[in-house]
Amino acid sequence: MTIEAATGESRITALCALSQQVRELMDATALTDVPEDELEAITADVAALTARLRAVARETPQPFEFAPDGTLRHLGNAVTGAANPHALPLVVTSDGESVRAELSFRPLHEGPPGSVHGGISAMILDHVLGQAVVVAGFAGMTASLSVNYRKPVPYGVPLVATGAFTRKEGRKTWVEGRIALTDGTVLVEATGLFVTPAAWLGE
Ligand SMILES: CCCCCCCCCCCC(=O)SCCNC(=O)CCNC(=O)[C@H](O)C(C)(C)COP(=O)(O)OP(=O)(O)OC[C@H]1O[C@@H](n2cnc3c(N)ncnc32)[C@H](O)[C@@H]1OP(=O)(O)O
Repeated sequence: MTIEAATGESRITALCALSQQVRELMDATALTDVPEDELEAITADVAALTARLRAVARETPQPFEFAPDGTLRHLGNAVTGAANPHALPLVVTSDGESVRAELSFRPLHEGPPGSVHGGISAMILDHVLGQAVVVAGFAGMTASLSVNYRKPVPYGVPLVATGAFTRKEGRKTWVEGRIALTDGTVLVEATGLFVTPAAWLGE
């Protein structure tokens, strides 16, 4: 494959479609009950596909870049990246003051039996809070994230994650957020401190 063939929006669309198919493969793997000989055959097939993908590969995921419509995107992001099979992918929207994302976890995300792993919930809130920092007009790395688990988070259920700016002091920005049922019942709450590295400010 040439470098030219590895660029372009139609290729991005194809990469996102592959990523979605891989998510479905992961979901199916987590839930399958097919017999052992079938598992072995599928493992060989998947190994062959993995080798085909590695035939031409980078060392880092899809980068931050401007989409054709001028918006900034990060298709390789572990939470929001449509080209990253690890991502839900989460779609975060903003009204200019706070951020919001509708999401639904999957059995693949199980931690305690029947509910979502607490680290997965924290990862989602880390990202949502980070975007709340951006919407407030700032930027930073998570310095600390405090998570309060109020109720078990179910999978297969529509949920809403929200985040909003609370205060700023120098390079430090505090934000808060939550994951809730659609009726407003809070499942997980978080507060985060994001620090803008001095280097980002040219200091
Ligand atoms: C498509 C677009 C979407 C874009 C949307 C993208 C959203 C992405 C969201 C995901 C965010 C992540 O996961 S980020 C990845 C996880 N986080 C990281 O990897 C961060 C690793 N840590 C670091 O790089 C660093 O420690 C920093 C940047 C956090 C801070 O380093 P620094 O800048 O050198 O900090 P320093 O000068 O010492 O301190 C500055 C001030 O912050 C305070 N401070 C510093 N660290 C801490 C701390 N852990 N806890 C409390 N306070 C702290 C200090 O006391 C000080 O306060 P004072 O004395 O001034 O009062």
